[in-house]
Amino acid sequence: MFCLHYFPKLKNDTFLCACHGQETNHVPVWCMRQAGRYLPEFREFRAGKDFFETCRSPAACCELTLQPLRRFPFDAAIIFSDILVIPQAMGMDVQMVAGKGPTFPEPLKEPEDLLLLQPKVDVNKELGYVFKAITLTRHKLDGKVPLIGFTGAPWTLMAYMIEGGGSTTHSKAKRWLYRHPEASHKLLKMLTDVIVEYLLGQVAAGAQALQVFESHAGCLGPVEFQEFSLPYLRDIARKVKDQLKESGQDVPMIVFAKDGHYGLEDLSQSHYEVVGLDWTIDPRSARERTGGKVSLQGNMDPCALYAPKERISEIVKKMLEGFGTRGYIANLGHGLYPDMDPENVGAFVEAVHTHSRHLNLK
Ligand SMILES: Cc1c2[nH]c(c1CCC(=O)O)Cc1[nH]c(c(CCC(=O)O)c1C)Cc1[nH]c(c(CCC(=O)O)c1C)Cc1[nH]c(c(C)c1CCC(=O)O)C2
Repeated sequence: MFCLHYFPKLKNDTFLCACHGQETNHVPVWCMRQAGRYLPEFREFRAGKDFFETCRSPAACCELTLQPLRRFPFDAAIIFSDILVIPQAMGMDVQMVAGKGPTFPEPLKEPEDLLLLQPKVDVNKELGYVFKAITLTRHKLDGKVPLIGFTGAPWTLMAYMIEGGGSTTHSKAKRWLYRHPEASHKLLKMLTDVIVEYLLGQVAAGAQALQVFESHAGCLGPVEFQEFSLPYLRDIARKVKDQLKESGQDVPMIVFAKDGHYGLEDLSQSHYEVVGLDWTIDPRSARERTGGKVSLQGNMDPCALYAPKERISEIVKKMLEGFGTRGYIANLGHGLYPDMDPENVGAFVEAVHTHSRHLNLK
């Protein structure tokens, strides 16, 4: 797949340099869920509109992606969309219910239900609206910062498709792993195939980096992670990279396995340039365990944003000292919550830029 678009020249490449472990003047920073309900302008724009309708409008996705960039000097943008557009593309109904979150009226119950899924998904037809949103946003960004595309990882999507929504135990989905391992692998493989095509489509449309969200890694133990998550995460990176290499493209990939610290060593050897971390890992030990093989991204506790600004600044300084300023992308350990104060988000971004510049001068 060749990139047929002529996009504006990139002016701030600190995020891409950090992905590749290259030196930068300051540590780049962005926040998961930076386009979200903590911003009054987001709430106003989204008011009265269906969530997935919004996802299907390239102009709306573009506007929501750009909103946080108008307020804060983030070093990357992430396209506004959702991981659950993939189950939709495979034929499942998914709704966003206010106060409840994503809901599947008819989740998968037994292995026979796999027959109800589209066996072969034409990503251009089913997810072309995401590609259009990416192309439009890349143009509208005007080279200010790079644009990140993303996907849910196979296990995380499988869990949603079986649970039918959020869950604390994920026991319905884990029941499949223990009771129907073959059907589980079949579903994970189907998802992997769609995800690879979907990510390649995002790059062709203009995405300059890709993040894979394994948000439900934490409910797996090391053994189940080895069997049902890691091989598919590896497959995705290898297949996407092999294809991109053929067309001479180099797009860094980030893997974020939330609460998956037991898999850190393996994740650092899974063909991803960057490993994302939640806040339950100490920066120094994350560096040691990944042995300098990858760049790291994360990992301030999102709740630290409830602290006064001076305290946020101290926490950021410690975090930067722990990770070091090279091969590091500052972020939170998970997404921003709707009740967070945009001013404190601004304080977080400023603290990363200021402290990292000072540390680089030492
Ligand atoms: C698990 C997951 C989902 N979606 C996503 C994940 C993986 C990351 C993670 O672990 O949080 C990924 C996602 N969802 C959204 C983005 C956009 C980009 C960004 O990070 O700014 C991204 C990267 C927008 C969104 N996706 C959603 C919102 C909020 C709802 C709204 O705008 O009305 C946003 C901004 C909805 C959503 N979508 C999902 C959930 C659990 C929710 C929250 C539901 C709720 O709290 O009511 C599924």
